[in-house]
Amino acid sequence: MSMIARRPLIAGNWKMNGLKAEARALAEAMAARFNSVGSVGFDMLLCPPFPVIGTVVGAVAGTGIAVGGQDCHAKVSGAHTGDVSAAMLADQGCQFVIVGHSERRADHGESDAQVRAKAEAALAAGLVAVICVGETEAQRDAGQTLRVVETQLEGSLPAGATAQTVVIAYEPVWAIGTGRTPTLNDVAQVHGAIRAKVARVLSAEAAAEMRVLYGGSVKPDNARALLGLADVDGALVGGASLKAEDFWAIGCATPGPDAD
Ligand SMILES: O=C[C@H](O)COP(=O)(O)O
Repeated sequence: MSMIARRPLIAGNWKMNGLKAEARALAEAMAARFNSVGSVGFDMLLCPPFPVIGTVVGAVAGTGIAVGGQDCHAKVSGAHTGDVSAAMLADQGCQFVIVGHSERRADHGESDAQVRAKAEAALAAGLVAVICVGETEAQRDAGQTLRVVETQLEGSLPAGATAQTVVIAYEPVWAIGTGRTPTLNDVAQVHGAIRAKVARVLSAEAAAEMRVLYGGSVKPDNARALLGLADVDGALVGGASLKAEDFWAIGCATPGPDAD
């Protein structure tokens, strides 16, 4: 057994999917699975679209399943039409928020500095920030993966972040929703580099304890191999998190408490 036990986190990013009835049904299906077993060896997080957060919080109440937002604004309140603050998410019962997802970086031009400001807002509101990093296919082909990911981390991690307040998600952009994944060696190399970078930017202690998730085409049939890697502490799941059976199977693929 490893010296530092990082409890796996299986996070579902529903993206822009889920009307109220679907959201309730999916959340209730996950809650029923949690209630049907005595305990599980992983933490589960559901990140639904803003309008159904209340529905999902209600459906999973008392199960231990956590709920998170998919983004937040850097400010607490004010004239920011269409935006949602971290404090509002916390007020709705969220414990987490994803920041810097590549779809936000691409669709909304979010910079590392903005991602850091959002992460700082999350921490100030008492939320855990799930900070996403990852290279595009062109960057990967150019051999820039580690440099890109390290630069994003350096620019996005809030000063004073700890393993209790921040989770990192490594999501190669080209693996998202494509059915393609990096080799296990590549995932292991990037996760190792992320942990080393966190040690340099924050501290060795934070790096040893911080959860680093892998995201990008995680499915029940590849989850066991990915989640079995030493520096992979869970998954950020998109498409497969919309199917209760698949998402549960991914959770059940996490290594047991005695695994290395
Ligand atoms: O946040 C989740 C990721 O973007 C992964 O999405 P995916 O599992 O559909 O590839």
